Amino acid sequence: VVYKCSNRPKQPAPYPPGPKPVPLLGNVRDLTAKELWLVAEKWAKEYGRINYLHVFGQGLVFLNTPEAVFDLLDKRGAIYSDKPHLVMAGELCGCENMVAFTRYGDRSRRQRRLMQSALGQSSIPQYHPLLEFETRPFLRRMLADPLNYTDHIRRYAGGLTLSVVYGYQVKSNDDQFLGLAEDCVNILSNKIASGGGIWPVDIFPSLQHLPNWMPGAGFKRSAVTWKKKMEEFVDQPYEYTQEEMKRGTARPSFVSTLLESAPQNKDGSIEAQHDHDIRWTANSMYSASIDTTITFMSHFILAMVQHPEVLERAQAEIDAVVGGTRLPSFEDRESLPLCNAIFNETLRWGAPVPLNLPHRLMDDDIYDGMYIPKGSLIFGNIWAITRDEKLYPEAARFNPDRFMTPAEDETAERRRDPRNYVFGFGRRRCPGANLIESSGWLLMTSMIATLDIGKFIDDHGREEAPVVDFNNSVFRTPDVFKCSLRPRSEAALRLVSQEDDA
Ligand code: HEM
Repeated sequence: VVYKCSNRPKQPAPYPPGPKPVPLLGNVRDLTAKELWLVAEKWAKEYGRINYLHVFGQGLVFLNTPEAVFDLLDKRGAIYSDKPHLVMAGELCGCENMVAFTRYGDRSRRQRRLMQSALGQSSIPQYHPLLEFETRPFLRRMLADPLNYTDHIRRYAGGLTLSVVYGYQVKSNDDQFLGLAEDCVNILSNKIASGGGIWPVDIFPSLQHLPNWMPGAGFKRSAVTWKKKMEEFVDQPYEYTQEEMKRGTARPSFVSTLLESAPQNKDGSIEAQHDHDIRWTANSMYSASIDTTITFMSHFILAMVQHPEVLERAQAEIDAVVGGTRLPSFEDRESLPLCNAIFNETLRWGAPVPLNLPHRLMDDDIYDGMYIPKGSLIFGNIWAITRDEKLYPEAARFNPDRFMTPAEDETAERRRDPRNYVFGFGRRRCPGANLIESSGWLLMTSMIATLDIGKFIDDHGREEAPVVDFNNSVFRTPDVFKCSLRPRSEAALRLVSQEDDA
């Protein structure tokens, strides 16, 4: 399919194939807010490894194979790492300084350096004691109130980053900062960034000058409310740490460590660029950690509910290593191949961010004889890759055994490792991958070690299969489903109830 692009003198090669657009509107009717990844997977099957669509002339490119994402987003990262300038999300809603929205350049590089210092592989072991300390209370909350499992995961993940990033301790599930994060992440992923985050005002920027009261300017009124909320979300935890530092009661954290060494103005305030970088980077780590962890852990629980035989084998594996007298720890990891395979398979099967976050192409490019115009939004189609039957036979099935035998060689190992896809690509790859590798693994194995995870049982003793649906536009988070979480044994209950020394 070749489309004419009005202001370009000559198109050097055909566009990648894709569903046929209608004049002017383009493919607007092909896009859906609910599970767009399923539609994108169909395009991949029908049109091949790269697809091109446009919405009012804004190019959208879907990369559907490991080769395409590695070749472009990794190897040509110098031009594939930008983020779109979004009038609605960025300017009107005030998200332009969040890491996931930051344009590629000095600021994004500074932000990523800061995150690397907090979340790089070598920094993670310092959090191990905190992760281990938080596990038992997490299991206790799960047992006490299984139907609210997402609240407990939110509290764990949010509490962890609030502690690491701001030195703040969460005391209850209704903590003010957790509530703020929940509201804001929901606004971000289901309202602002729904459907790729492109609003009519992004295509026709002059719409931003409509007076707020005019019909059709509803988006501006929403943006005012959302921006205010986003600012509270960014400023309040940051100001908490600053206050604690003034009082001399701050716990060491990402923010306090950086503020201590940041250059100051004559009046003692923090130099503006540093203040801005620390404030926004801190918020980005906090906000990005919650829904991703909830999504990952929900898929794990769902997989266990649907596959009791896998849970049973994993429990036997842990019992043989740990002996039921303590919780698993990071030192056990090498000895738990099935648990490690379950971790890998949960990442693959769950595909928490199925269409990645869009990157923006900074220059015209030609790939495999196809023309990809500058300014296109590039979606790494993680979903299509993790459901590729050649790479993962019976891809829809949760089957950790696929990771129990070694791959043919290093290249095959790299191609099948879901970590190379589910955390995104190149210079924007998820900076939280190392943290989840530890926190997610420990939560998962501790649950396997101590809990029977199964179908919900009603008052008449009948089992209810979980109802699975997905209604978030960015994260593939299963809607809350019913399940049963019970202690495996008296010994397991004692293990979970045991108080740690503070
Ligand atoms: C299972 C858990 C997680 C998954 C599957 C996941 C996945 C992703 C993906 C797909 C991206 C987009 C990458 C790209 O644009 O190519 C991303 C970005 C990001 N993630 Fe994660 N993530 C997870 C957990 C976390 C955690 C725990 C944190 C923080 C502690 C975090 C912080 C971020 C940030 C700040 C970005 C934006 C990076 C940038 O644009 O430069 N993520 N993540």
